[in-house]
Amino acid sequence: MDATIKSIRPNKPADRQPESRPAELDPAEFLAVAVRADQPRPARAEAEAAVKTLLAYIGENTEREGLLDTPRRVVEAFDELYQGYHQCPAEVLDRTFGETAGYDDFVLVRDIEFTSQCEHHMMPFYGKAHIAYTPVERVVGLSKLARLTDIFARRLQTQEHLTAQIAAAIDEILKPRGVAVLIEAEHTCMSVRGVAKHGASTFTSRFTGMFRDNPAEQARFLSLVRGLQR
Ligand SMILES: Nc1nc2c(ncn2[C@@H]2O[C@H](COP(=O)(O)OP(=O)(O)OP(=O)(O)O)[C@@H](O)[C@H]2O)c(=O)[nH]1
Ligand SMILES: [Zn+2]
Repeated sequence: MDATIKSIRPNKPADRQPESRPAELDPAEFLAVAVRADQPRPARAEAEAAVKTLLAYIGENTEREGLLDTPRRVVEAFDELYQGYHQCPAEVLDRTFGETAGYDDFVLVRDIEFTSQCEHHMMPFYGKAHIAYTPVERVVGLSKLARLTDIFARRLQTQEHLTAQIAAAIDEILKPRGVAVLIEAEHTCMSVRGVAKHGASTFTSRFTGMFRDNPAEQARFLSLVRGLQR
């Protein structure tokens, strides 16, 4: 091999770290409600007082008329944005249908819009999830894949974790021949603060079963997601 080319390679194969595998997910995380049972939940009034503290921290007059109801509104907004902690992924995928006339290809639901909150900054990241699975005998209602996405999205997340949890839940509960999840998102912690790069997209994917083992199936999934859109 040409010495110049060799020298600009970042790592010779032998120097690379072993291929990193995602840490095993705890089934308690992707199958159940996620409210911490071992941690007392502060009262609503305490949460509102904390919002008032933040308002004072940014330099606001917390007693001015426009802000009087803000702590209540913020806590209500939190209830909405983080409702996924109280929802159970296993229940959503519980109901399946057996009359599929021998359907044996994958089912793909594309362009599932979601908004989640990044666990580092508690700022929104939003985008689309594309989910495919290959059923064994029984199929799940299509809307349930979107509901599952929302349950995990309405918790504090990283995009990687969100992707892995959706795939793991479908895998564990439906036991399909394979699952493919691709998520594309924009992170406001990266667009409106910090490095301030508007329009940068992040893509994450997770493949299990036949999608992981068969590159042709993976490619077909990706071409359906990419090829037919936009
Ligand atoms: N891998 C990953 N990183 C994320 C996600 N959401 C936000 N981040 C990143 O988390 C990192 C946190 O980095 P820190 O250096 O601890 O925090 P920071 O000083 O606020 O970083 P900057 O955003 O670079 O200003 C940032 O690089 C974010 O872009 C995500 O879903 N996945
Ligand atoms: Zn962030």
